[in-house]
Amino acid sequence: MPAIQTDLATEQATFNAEVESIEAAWKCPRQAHLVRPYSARTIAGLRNSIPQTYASSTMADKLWAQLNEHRKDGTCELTYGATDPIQVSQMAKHQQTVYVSGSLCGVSEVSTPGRDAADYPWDTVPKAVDKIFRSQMWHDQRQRHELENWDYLAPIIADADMGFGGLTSIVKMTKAFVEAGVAMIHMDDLAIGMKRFSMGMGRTAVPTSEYVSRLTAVRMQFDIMGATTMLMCRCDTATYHPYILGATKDVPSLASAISISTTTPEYQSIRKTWKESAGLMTFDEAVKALAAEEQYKTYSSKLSEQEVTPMTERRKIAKQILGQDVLWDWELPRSTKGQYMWKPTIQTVIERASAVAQLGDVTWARIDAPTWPDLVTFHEATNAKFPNRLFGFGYVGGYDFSKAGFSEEQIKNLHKDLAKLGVVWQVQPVWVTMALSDVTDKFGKMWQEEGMGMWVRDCQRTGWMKGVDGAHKMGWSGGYLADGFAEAVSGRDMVL
Ligand SMILES: C[C@](O)(C(=O)O)[C@H](CC(=O)O)C(=O)O
Repeated sequence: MPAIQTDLATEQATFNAEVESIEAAWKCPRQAHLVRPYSARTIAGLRNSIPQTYASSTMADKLWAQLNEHRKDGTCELTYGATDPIQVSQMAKHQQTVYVSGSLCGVSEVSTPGRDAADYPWDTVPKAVDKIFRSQMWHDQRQRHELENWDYLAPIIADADMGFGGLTSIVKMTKAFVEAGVAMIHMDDLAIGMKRFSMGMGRTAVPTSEYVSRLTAVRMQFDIMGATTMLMCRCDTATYHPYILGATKDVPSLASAISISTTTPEYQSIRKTWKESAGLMTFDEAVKALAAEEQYKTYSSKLSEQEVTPMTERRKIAKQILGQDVLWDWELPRSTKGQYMWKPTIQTVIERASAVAQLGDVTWARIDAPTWPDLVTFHEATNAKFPNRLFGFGYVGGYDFSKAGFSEEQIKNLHKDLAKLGVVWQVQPVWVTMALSDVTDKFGKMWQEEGMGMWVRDCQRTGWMKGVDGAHKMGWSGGYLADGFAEAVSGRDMVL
C-alpha cells in the first residue's frame, strides 16, 4: 500500500483546521448547552482521516427542531414503541417520531425471546433501528412521485439501555446507532445484568461517576464521528451517599439473615422482618434522631457549605456537634450481591439528573412510582438549573396512576400537563405487543371460522382493505417505484 503522500506542515495545518472546525461546531446554538471534559484537539486526534457525514445528524437536527418547537408552545410529541417497519409506515400519519424499545426488541428481534432484562446482544437495538430507518427511506423514495405526502422520515429515538459493557462496548454501540440513522439514543444508569422488567426487585443503579463515564463515552463517540445525534440521559435512580440507608440497631447483616434463595416466598418475609428490626435510616435521619433541634440546624448549615458532603465528613461534623459517634452502619443492609440499600427520593433523581445534564440534550426521570407532586418537583427543579431543558418521559407499563392519587381528569390531561413542565417527548414503549396480539387474535379466529366468506365481506368489500395500507396497495408496496425503475431502464421519461 502506498503511504499517504503529505508533508508534515500540511498535515499539521489540516489537523489545526479540523480542531478549529470542531470548536466552532461546539459553540453553535445547537450544541451550546453541552459541556465536555475533553478538548476538540483530543477529538481531532481520535478521528480517522476520511471525513464522513451521517443521516443520523440530519434526523437529529430535525428532532431538535421539533422538540424545541414543542417546548416553545408547551406541547408534546406522543409516540410509542415499534420494531416493525409495517407499523412504522402507519405511525408516519400520526406520530412525529418513532421509538425503538429495548423491551420490544428483546421479544421480537432476537432468536431467544425474553422479558426486558436487557440481556440481548449489544447490537440488537442498533440493527432494529437500521431496519426501520431503511424502511423509512424506502417509503420516502417510493412516495416522491406519488400523490401521497406523508413524512415517513420520522426521527427514531432508540433504547441504548446501560451500554452493554464498559467504555469500548459503549463506543461500538454508539457508532452502530449513528451509522443506522438514529436521531437520539437514551442511556440509563442501571447496573449491567441487574435490570428487572419495569420495577422488579434487585434493579440496581450504578454510582454517579460510572454513569458520567457512560454518557461521556457516548458523547465522545458522537464527537469523533462529527455527528449531532442527540443523547437523552435517563436516570432510573440514584445512589448519592446521603440517601443510602444504614442500620441504627445492633443487628446481624441482611445478607447473613438471608441464607435462602431469593426466589422463595420466605425471602420476601425474612427481608421485611429484617428491615423492620434494623432501624433503617439515612445518615442524616440518624443524626436528626439523636440531635436537639439547634444541633440539627447547625449540622444542616455545615452541610450546605458545599454542594456534596461525603459520608466520612458527615460523620465528623455530626460527632463534633453531638459529642458522640452516630450508630449507623451502611454495610449491614447490603444485599447478598453487595448492593447498598437506598431510600428513593425525588431529590436523589434531581441530583443525578443535574450531575449529567450537560452531557446530554434531553433528560428523562424514570421514577419508579411517579406522583404528580414528584413530577412537578423534579421538572421544576431541573428546569431552574437548566432553563428550557427538554425532557422525555415513558409511560412504563406498570405505572398505576389511579393508585398514585391521580384523578380521572388528571390522567386525561397528564400528557398536556407534563408538556407544560417541558416534557416534550412522551412514549408508551410496549403498547404494540398488545396491538399486534389483538388484531392477530381477531383475524385468526374469524379466518379459521369463516374462511373466504369473511375475507371477501370484512376485508375486501367493506373492512380492512378499504383505506388500509397493505400489500394490495400499489403505492405502499412499492409497485409504482418498480414501474419507475422499469421506465428509467427502458429509456422512457417518468411522468412527473
Ligand atoms: C422504556 C423501556 O426501557 C423499554 O425497553 O422500552 C422499558 C419499558 C417498560 O419497562 O415498560 C423501561 O422503562 O425500562
